[in-house]
Amino acid sequence: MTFSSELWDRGGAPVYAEIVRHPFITGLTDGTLDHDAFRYFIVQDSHYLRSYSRALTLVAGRAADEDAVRMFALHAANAIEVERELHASLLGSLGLTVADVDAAGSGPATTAYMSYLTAVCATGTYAEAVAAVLPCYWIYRDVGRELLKRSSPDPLYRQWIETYGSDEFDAVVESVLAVTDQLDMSASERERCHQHFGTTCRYEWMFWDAAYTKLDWPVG
Ligand SMILES: Cc1ncc(C[n+]2csc(CCO)c2C)c(N)n1
Repeated sequence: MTFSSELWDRGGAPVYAEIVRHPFITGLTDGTLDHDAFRYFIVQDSHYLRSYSRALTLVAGRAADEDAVRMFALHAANAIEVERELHASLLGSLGLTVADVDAAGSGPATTAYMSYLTAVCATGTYAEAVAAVLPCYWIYRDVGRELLKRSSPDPLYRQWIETYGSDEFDAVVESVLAVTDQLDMSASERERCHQHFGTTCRYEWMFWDAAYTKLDWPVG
């Protein structure tokens, strides 16, 4: 069994099953998701991508070979491009500007997820960092593909779905899975990889749930 399948079976599959039946996700395709929840999601995702791209540069800097350095560095740059292009277009359609994103600040789930990723990528081993960033790619690819099958009556939601359900994005994810399956690590490191993978999978669920409930800081 490959390492990535082991990760998925233990920490990914149970969370993924909950994600695809979450009302934020089902609402994207049956048209019941209100634009306010999607607005919250895109604003928070703009904060997330700023932090995620930095986390990927930390992974790139410690990668085992040049191909992996190049791949993670490219993805770090692409994460910024995604923010600029997809988000600029979606934010515009939702009547928001970058100033609104800055003014909103990052919410509790976003802050927790970004902090965890940054900590693991800065202080964990290379394998631990790869395990921590992997759910972001993998879950979005699988959710994208699933939603593409279901489609959406809302053109805004379709634009988002088509980005992650695309063949280009599938190739990106496959290259990260190939790197994951070649990781060399000790038994204790392997266990920590499982923990990080399971934790960031749960943060992916929490990110959608926070948008659905419009989670805010309890005080301040
Ligand atoms: C909360 C959240 N999780 C995952 C992604 C998807 N994603 C963001 S950057 C990147 C890799 C480099 O392009 C991927 C797959 C997202 N947008 N927001």
